[in-house]
Amino acid sequence: MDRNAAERRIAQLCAEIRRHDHLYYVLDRPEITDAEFDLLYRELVQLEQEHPELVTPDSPTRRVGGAPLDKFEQVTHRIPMLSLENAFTDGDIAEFDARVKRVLGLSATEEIAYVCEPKMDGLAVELVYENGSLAVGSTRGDGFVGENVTQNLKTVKSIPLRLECAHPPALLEVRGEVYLPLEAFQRLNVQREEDGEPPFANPRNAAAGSIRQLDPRIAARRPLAIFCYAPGEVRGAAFASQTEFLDTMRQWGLPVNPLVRRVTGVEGVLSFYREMTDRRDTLPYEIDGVVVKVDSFSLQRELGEKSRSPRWAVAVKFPPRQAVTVIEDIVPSVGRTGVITPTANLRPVEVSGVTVSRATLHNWEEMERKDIRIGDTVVIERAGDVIPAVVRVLTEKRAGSERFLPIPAACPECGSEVVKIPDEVAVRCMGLSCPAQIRESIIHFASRNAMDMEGLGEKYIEQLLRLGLVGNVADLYTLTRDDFMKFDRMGDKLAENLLNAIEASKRRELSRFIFALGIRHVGEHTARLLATAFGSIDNLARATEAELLSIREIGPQVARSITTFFHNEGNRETIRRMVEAGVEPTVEEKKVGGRFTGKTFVFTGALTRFSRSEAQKMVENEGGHAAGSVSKKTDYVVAGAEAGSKLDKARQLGVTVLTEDGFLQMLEGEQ
Ligand SMILES: NC(=O)c1ccc[n+]([C@@H]2O[C@H](COP(=O)([O-])OP(=O)(O)OC[C@H]3O[C@@H](n4cnc5c(N)ncnc54)[C@H](O)[C@@H]3O)[C@@H](O)[C@H]2O)c1
Ligand SMILES: [Zn+2]
Repeated sequence: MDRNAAERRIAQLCAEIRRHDHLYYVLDRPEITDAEFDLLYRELVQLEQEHPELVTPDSPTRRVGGAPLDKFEQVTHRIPMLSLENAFTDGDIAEFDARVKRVLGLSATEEIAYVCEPKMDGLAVELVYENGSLAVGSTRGDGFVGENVTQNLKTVKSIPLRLECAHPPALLEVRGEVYLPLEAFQRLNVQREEDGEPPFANPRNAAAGSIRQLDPRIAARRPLAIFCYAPGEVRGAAFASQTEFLDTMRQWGLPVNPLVRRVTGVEGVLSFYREMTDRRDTLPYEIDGVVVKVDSFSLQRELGEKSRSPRWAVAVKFPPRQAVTVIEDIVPSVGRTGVITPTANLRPVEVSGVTVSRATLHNWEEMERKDIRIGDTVVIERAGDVIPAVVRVLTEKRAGSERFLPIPAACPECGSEVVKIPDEVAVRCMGLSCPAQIRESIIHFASRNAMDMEGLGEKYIEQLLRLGLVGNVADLYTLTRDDFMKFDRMGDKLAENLLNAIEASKRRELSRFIFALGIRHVGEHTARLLATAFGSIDNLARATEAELLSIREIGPQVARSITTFFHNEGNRETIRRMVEAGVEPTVEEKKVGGRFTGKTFVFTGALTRFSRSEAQKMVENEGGHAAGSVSKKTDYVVAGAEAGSKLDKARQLGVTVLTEDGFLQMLEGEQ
């Protein structure tokens, strides 16, 4: 490319990249995927390398992130928070290693010790501890100045307000990544769709959008988590290496990713990278690569920094989980609050090992923005086990027969009027007796996180509706054995089990019952707050908006939704009938804001400090839950001696593993 052409292309790329940086960092609303962004960025880096005289000081390749939002107070970082240089191939990793050795004057045969860490896809923040107490928490911002988000960071349960350390350093600045676990991300988007709000593009945007809210109640409602990975300025303590630093952070009660590993040389890095590539899909959070850091801090200092990134670290990115396929059809489906969501049926395609045949199109606004039509060839992307999304349409593949699916004039299930509510992106069926809404609300009521009627899933609920045996959730409690025996292929034993499951649900915790009712804007977390605050369904039903608003995390929209729900005569009647049928939610006597609220523990191996039932009590007293088996939902595994498969499973899933002492420390810790 000649100089003039290069100059024009560089200017074009700079403008385009700046626009995407703004959408991504400042508005948390990217329009293209990271992979597409990285392509633009790499092209710019390449051109600037070929034409160094054309590099401007304000080029995006010389800068970090985006300007802080001025709705927040600003925080100047004592030491700038830089970005990382990216690597994409094995060759890039070898090149990085060779460069490190060259700068340090080492021979090619000498090996460097590196620390490899999963690259969390979240938001970089800095926590400042003064004499052991959390004083300030901020975002990275443009690297020099970030936003003061202390109030929001304090709602992240795993961030200790005090370090667990007898003699804390005068100053500890620690950097880490705030992230939203995948399951919470998925639930949040489902909720947002039901509430008529635009979904988040990925867990990173969800985490960033939650932390950068003026109202800390919003962050508090989202189960954000953090892994710490780097020091800022430290006074009164010293670390010789990244390994020592991370070990100390763990001891002081700061979460550190248990998958972090110290390795030797390029070979060690490559094998960690391959392992993470394989495990990526089983982790409960999204990672977009691996960060490789020179372990020794003195070597780090020797290597130094460039304007945008340190010379002693590199981010090795994973290939995007994308594939190209065809949208065979787009079907509108009705959710339990009446929201109609367009879903794409895809020609099945494999995306890094998983066959995908459906993608969510979220809502009509999104569909129009991306101009998605039936028959289109599209790029889809999958994150973790979240429902894949359509990234973009390959318009050059259009034949002319593709067609747009308009907003249905009537509900596809009940024919009622469909309304687009102003200020909402959602389209809703307004039918009061819409069978789809009834079906979805019963499925929700019986589901595992709600009343947990084991075995009573979608299939059976559809049959119950088809046979006219239920019309709403209260009817579930009037079902008899004969009713179930009307099903195709139903045996005595199965009918018995289903009846038992329904019976058992009569004694669920109040919070589950409240969540099961499907009140708009009331998710599991809010349901727990309400259960603790009101203690019975009667009290909750009588609560005024003012009383509801006096609960710290409840805002006007949620309060109004609750009073509206209980003012509805039909809803009151349904609850009355359930109570008459013997539904008697139990009241949790969990400590309000207990240390382990919302956390799930699994105890395994031979315990010596306490019995299993004592452990369970301790967890429950602090608002946590003790489970029997390890899953993605497990937050901590407490392992005694000779712990076996559960411990292996925990390691595999990246669940934090504690010793008995570690657990007791956490229990007694001052956080
Ligand atoms: N889609 C878009 O429009 C768009 C726009 C701008 C940027 N981006 C994406 O953002 C990336 C650039 O963002 P960036 O400047 O945050 O750089 P980066 O994400 O490539 O790397 C730096 C960041 O990695 C994070 N990180 C996660 N785990 C870490 C660990 N263990 N140790 C150290 N750091 C860790 C930190 O937040 C750090 O700031 C690009 O790769 C691009 O994909 C996308
Ligand atoms: Zn309908």
